[in-house]
Amino acid sequence: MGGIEFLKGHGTQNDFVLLPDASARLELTQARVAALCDRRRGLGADGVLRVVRSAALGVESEGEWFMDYRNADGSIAEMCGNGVRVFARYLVEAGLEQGSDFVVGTRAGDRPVRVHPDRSVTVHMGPARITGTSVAIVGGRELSGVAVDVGNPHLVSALDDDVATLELADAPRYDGDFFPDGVNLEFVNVLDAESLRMRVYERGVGETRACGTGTVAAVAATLHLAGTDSGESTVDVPGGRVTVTVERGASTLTGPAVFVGRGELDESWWNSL
Ligand SMILES: N[C@@H](CCC[C@H](N)C(=O)O)C(=O)O
Repeated sequence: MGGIEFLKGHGTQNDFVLLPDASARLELTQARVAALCDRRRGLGADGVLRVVRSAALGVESEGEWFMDYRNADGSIAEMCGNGVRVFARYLVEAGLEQGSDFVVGTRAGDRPVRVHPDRSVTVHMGPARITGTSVAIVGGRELSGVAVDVGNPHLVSALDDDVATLELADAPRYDGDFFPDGVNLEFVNVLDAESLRMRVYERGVGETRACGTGTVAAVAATLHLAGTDSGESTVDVPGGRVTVTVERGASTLTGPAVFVGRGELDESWWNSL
């Protein structure tokens, strides 16, 4: 039985299937991604990270390797902050990058990364741009929020009541005119000037235990609400803790990258999809 190599990993429990595919040979359809990410009929994950050479996709990037990210429903997204940490650690451990500092290509642009000796990873996430205000409707409640573009779209609502009590089983609603391509929704408690607590409802996935771009958006939005555009904060999410810095035109995200295992997909299953 020949198979297709995969690895399973996570960043603060935002979990991914990695598919090494240097020469872009895999036909990664929406149906295959959705099946892989399904927690009953597949491996289960919040998203897929295809590891492909930038040149093989004809992408212009300073990075030799491109993170081809897909959401669990098979949709394509521009960027994944937790995924890029796992991706970077994979490149180092697979011997595909020699040093600890290099660049990863993404649909949101190049992202410089540093893989630390303790295997945590810092990612330069680019600018976190405040793009306006909008509302999310959660369980009939209208929550105003700050819209932030971190390469992908976010709406951050800062709440006085504990985000742990929010009912996120049903998809929250949002303004489709403001976010024609959908949006990731973050719900935040500001604990103090340097720490936040967050839950997230991701576009193309549902509630996840962490979202890296979402934590950057959350810090940028809460700084904005406090009347500034620079600062550093820890963000506690259900899956763990990350550290975010934001300044004008730049941001960083630091957090863990964990591997769980590896194996081979059954080729007949793959071909049946
Ligand atoms: N979990 C990711 C974000 C993944 C993409 C997102 N769902 C979207 O559609 O924009 C992260 O860690 O940033």
